[in-house]
Amino acid sequence: MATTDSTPEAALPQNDARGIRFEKVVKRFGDNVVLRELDFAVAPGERVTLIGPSGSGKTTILRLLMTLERVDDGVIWLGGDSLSHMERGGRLVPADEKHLRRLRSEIGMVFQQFNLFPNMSVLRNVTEAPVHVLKVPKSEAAERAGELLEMVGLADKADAHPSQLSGGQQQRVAIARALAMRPKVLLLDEVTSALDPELVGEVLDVLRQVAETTDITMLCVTHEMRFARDVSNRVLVFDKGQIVEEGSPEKIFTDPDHPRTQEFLRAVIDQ
Ligand SMILES: Nc1ncnc2c1ncn2[C@@H]1O[C@H](COP(=O)(O)OP(=O)(O)OP(=O)(O)O)[C@@H](O)[C@H]1O
Repeated sequence: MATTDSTPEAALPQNDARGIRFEKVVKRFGDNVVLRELDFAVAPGERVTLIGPSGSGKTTILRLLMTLERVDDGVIWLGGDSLSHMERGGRLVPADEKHLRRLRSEIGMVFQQFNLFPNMSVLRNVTEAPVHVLKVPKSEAAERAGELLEMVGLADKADAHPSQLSGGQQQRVAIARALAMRPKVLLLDEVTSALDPELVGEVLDVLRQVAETTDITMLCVTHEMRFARDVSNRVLVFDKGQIVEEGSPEKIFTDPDHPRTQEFLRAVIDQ
């Protein structure tokens, strides 16, 4: 499951990137068992798309990584750190809030609904967390935000407010905002679903650029097959809280083995 030396990822600096590993993860909501002893791993710098029918547990995986939900059983690893336990005095003890906050700070997330601060300028949306959470000096945060806005093609909108931007532009600001925290892992939850079809391409272009120019590990839940094809190097197909098939985007889209994958892809193409 790890990338091999022949993959493009091997050429990227790996020391800063973080892998992800789910080990026999169980998540229930009441009687509803959403994840059933789920095992999977994402190598540092890998870009993986999760696809599968509605309710198969994809968003729950991202929420568990953000520690917005806790596992009922099993362990989630971010690099060598567990989201459930930490070491103290040579013993494993339950993770405390400080441990989780540190791990959470390594993960950026972009949501379907942008979630920008409506009363702040685009520039402040991008600098707010670095200044107040990471305590980066304002001038340094503004300089970095300028570079990121340039990268997402919105340098000229720094003083605009979110309501003055298109959905695609708002989502590009949300990506710049997530990157401003220098995450080692970027989680993307249906980031193009709220966009008019003509605006999807500009967001995908930015994400492709992030994938090509950084070693950030990316985990993406999407119904947008172009993301899977253009940005990710591996696709995991979920059904009822388990992985039914995995492979390269090319393999999954042209020659899927599992009947549930074939069914899901037919349904998406018919939409
Ligand atoms: N906070 C919650 N409380 C109760 N049930 C929940 C909660 N969050 C998710 N679920 C249930 O868990 C299951 C998996 O949901 P999840 O959102 O992870 O699926 P998904 O694959 O991301 O679906 P979609 O593609 O529709 O977003 C669903 O049955 C959902 O109703």
